[in-house]
Amino acid sequence: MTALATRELIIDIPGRRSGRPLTLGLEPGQVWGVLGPNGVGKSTLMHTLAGLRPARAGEVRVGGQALAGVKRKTLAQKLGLVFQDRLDGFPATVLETALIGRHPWLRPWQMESRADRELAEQALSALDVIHLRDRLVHTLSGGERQRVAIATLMTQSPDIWLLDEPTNHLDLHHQVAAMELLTGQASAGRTVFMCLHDLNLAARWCDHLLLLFPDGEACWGQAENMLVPAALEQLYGQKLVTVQADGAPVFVPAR
Ligand SMILES: Nc1ncnc2c1ncn2[C@@H]1O[C@H](COP(=O)(O)OP(=O)(O)OP(=O)(O)O)[C@@H](O)[C@H]1O
Repeated sequence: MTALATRELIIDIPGRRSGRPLTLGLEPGQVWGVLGPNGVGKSTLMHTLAGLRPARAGEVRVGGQALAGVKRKTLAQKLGLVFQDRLDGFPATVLETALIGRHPWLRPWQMESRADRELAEQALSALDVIHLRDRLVHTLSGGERQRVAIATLMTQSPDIWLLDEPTNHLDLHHQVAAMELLTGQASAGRTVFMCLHDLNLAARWCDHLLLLFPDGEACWGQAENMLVPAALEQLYGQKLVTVQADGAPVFVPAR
């Protein structure tokens, strides 16, 4: 069954009169990348899909059910979101933070079990932050915090993974590790939908792309059909040089 679907969705961008209605079907096993310039509405779309912001028009459906009718706890079992910005001001350790991912699965006042802790520890190991488990999150570096946020989503273990710039702050090795982890999750049947600023990570790891243009236009489909240099140049207002390397197109900004 389609994991997440939108029907004639128009996101609510302040000051923008309208936009191309989005009718998308995100299937289990797919890895979607959302590309577009600053301010085009990528985060707004993520928040709308997660039910955190109302749409201006249209509908979002999760597992065939209208998002508006899904209870918050049920929704948090099905869908998780890594935000672009987090305050992380709450004095919690890395392990405590990852364990927040188990909250949708617990009854009120129920303590996390040993199995919950094991899930959190496995996720922290997968994101290479297990050695930081007892550190306060707000003392971590930006990249370490980003990896903890992805580990928290992994601990939550929803079927639908929404990630707003998951490679933010990550060094090259951890960018690749994060993309491998996300595509691995998709191979295991999850649906991954993420905003990316790095065209080359998208070209390498995403099988579907959604391009959001500044005038409200949009196009989407299989990645190979979307990675058209002229369309990408229009998307970013930037001339590109395209080369093939290691089996994927590589886009370099022209000077
Ligand atoms: N609360 C708000 N009040 C007013 N304008 C807002 C608000 N939230 C978002 N916007 C505006 O909506 C537009 C879309 O913002 P959004 O954060 O979705 O863009 P984005 O594509 O994720 O950008 P970036 O690549 O910079 O992260 C921007 O012009 C932004 O200024």
